[in-house]
Amino acid sequence: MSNVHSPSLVVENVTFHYDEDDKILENENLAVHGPGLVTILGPNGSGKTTFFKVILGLLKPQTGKIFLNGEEVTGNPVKAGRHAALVPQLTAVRRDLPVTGAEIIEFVLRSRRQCSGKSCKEKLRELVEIVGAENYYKKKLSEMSGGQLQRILIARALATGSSILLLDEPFSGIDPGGREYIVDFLRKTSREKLILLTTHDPVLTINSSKMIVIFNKGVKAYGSPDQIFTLDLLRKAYGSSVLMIERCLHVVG
Ligand SMILES: Nc1ncnc2c1ncn2[C@@H]1O[C@H](COP(=O)(O)OP(=O)(O)OP(=O)(O)O)[C@@H](O)[C@H]1O
Repeated sequence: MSNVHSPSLVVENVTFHYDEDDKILENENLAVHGPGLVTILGPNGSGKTTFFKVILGLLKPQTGKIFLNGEEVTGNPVKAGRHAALVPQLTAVRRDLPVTGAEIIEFVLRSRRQCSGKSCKEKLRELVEIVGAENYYKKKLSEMSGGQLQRILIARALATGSSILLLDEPFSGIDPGGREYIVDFLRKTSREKLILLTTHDPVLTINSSKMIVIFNKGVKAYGSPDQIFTLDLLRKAYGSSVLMIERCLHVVG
């Protein structure tokens, strides 16, 4: 059952494929207990988004089980949604819907019973302040920049009250100021929640992460940043064209 004090994710012997000849996950195991930040690194098309969808019950694995906060949620998005919320990649978001940031955040607050009556406006304002969206949260999504929309999507995920957040490439298309803001938000929020994020830019979160996962059609390695940030392990995910300079990852050629 949900336990806000001790969020946890357990992936047990999970196999998933869209096409039987191309396994995205093969007998994967991963366990993360307690709050903190987990950075998932992996090249394009390596299955990171698919992994998130399996964790969120949106895709049912062919074998294995997913537990969120101790409850089995395999292939069940309703159960998984009680524990975890997704901040999707900006490219996966429909921006043509005629809704405002305020409306989508308040809708989630009410439907998840995180507020009632007038307290919803206060709660909405609180979340908007947390993500620094005071100046534009009443605009339509279609009128927002990518960075503004990203913050609204983070507030929407927070509105669920979930103790586990999954952020899919939150830095993609965001300017340096916006990235710095998100890093700071992650650092603070990961004191209470378990946050998993995918990125191609590990340098932004490496110092704040309790775990780094090297991912390429499965979990290739995981551990603390010091254990993981070795050339050999990074080459397992990115191939031999990886260069590492002062803990920055470069893929050449
Ligand atoms: N609905 C689908 N049906 C069939 N194949 C899919 C589907 N979604 C993704 N794939 C394939 O699964 C593989 C992994 O895709 P996925 O989007 O999970 O990778 P990713 O690591 O998140 O990529 P990126 O870093 O580019 O976002 C890719 O080869 C992709 O083409």
